[in-house]
Amino acid sequence: MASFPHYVKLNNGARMPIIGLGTWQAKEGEVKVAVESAIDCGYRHIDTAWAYKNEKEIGKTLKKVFDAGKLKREDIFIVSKLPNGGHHRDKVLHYLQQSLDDLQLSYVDMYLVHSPFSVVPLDGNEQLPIKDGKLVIDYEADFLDTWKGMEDAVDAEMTKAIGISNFNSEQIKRIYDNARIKPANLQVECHAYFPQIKLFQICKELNISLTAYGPLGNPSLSGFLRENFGINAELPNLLKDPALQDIAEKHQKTAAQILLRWLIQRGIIVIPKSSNPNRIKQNFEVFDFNLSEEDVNQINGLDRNHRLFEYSGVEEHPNNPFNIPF
Ligand SMILES: NC(=O)C1=CN([C@@H]2O[C@H](COP(=O)(O)OP(=O)(O)OC[C@H]3O[C@@H](n4cnc5c(N)ncnc54)[C@H](OP(=O)(O)O)[C@@H]3O)[C@@H](O)[C@H]2O)C=CC1
Ligand SMILES: O=C1CO[C@H](CO)[C@@H](O)[C@@H]1O
Repeated sequence: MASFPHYVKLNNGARMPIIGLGTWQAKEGEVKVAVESAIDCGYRHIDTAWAYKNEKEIGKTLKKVFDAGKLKREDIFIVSKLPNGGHHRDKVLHYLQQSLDDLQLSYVDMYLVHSPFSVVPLDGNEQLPIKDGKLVIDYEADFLDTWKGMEDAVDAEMTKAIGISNFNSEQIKRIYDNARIKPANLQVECHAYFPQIKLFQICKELNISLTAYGPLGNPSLSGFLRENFGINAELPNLLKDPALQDIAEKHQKTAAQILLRWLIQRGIIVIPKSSNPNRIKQNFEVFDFNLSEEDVNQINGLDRNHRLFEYSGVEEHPNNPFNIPF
């Protein structure tokens, strides 16, 4: 089998490992184990965010790994994200510095604007603050101003590259057309039920790499939405899709591995989250087999144009990215 690239080349010349460890919902105490296990089995990319409240634990773990001489800083690609309350030029360096302090790093490899939803946090913390049943929107913010702050962060050598997350095609173009430093990466929901064909095509034309979040369709999402937002969404379980089970059986792989392989074969970066060392290892074992054209076509056929992630209150936001198809 021909060797398969383990990275995607970015518009700043850097190589972004095509598989990273997702860390949203990784609980305190579990994050350390997850990061250590991931590094031991070959992951060289960690996805985190100011909002995930786990950067301190990741920082401690990385320091241990570096101090033990297992890896050097330049061997690993770290992604963090600007919180939704940070949508002003002068706030970007402030939040990035907090992430860097917590991560015990002098730079990250990629810093993303977490979403176009500018908000005014109520206690300084929430990503989506709700007051009187409504999202507390920061109407003063303009994401072009935020982007200038992102460019400042590159100039200050606090990040090697900058990108965006949860932006739609029109918002991406608005950034792109006005940017001094073009976005290097877009992170959006992407999996077999929501394959982002058109958005990915636009990204390719603009030389923006794409990272898939929720690449496994996050089987724990229904529970999260119910507990945190009272949203009763009966979400389909992608990992249990019978067509995937059949392909998995044929290759002696799991449905998760098939989903990840299908994405990376398209040239899409994946960041599956797991806190379980066996599943972390399993999710990385996707370089030793190939999906045939027939398999790929079958998985392409699962497209339901179904976004699984819902963001409470954002329908009212002037920058709601989800009110157009892509
Ligand atoms: N930019 C953004 O707005 C967003 C970014 N993200 C990023 O993307 C990452 C991935 O997305 P996420 O929402 O976590 O969803 P994923 O699709 O990665 O699914 C994670 C869930 O799948 C389970 N799981 C992991 N591996 C397997 C496996 N091999 N077999 C069965 N179950 C498995 C995990 O449980 P367990 O831990 O028990 O293994 C967890 O419940 C996030 O962690 C975060 O870093 C996510 C959402 C939004
Ligand atoms: O990265 C993220 C993980 O999912 C969360 C809940 O839907 C989001 O708030 C956040 O954007």
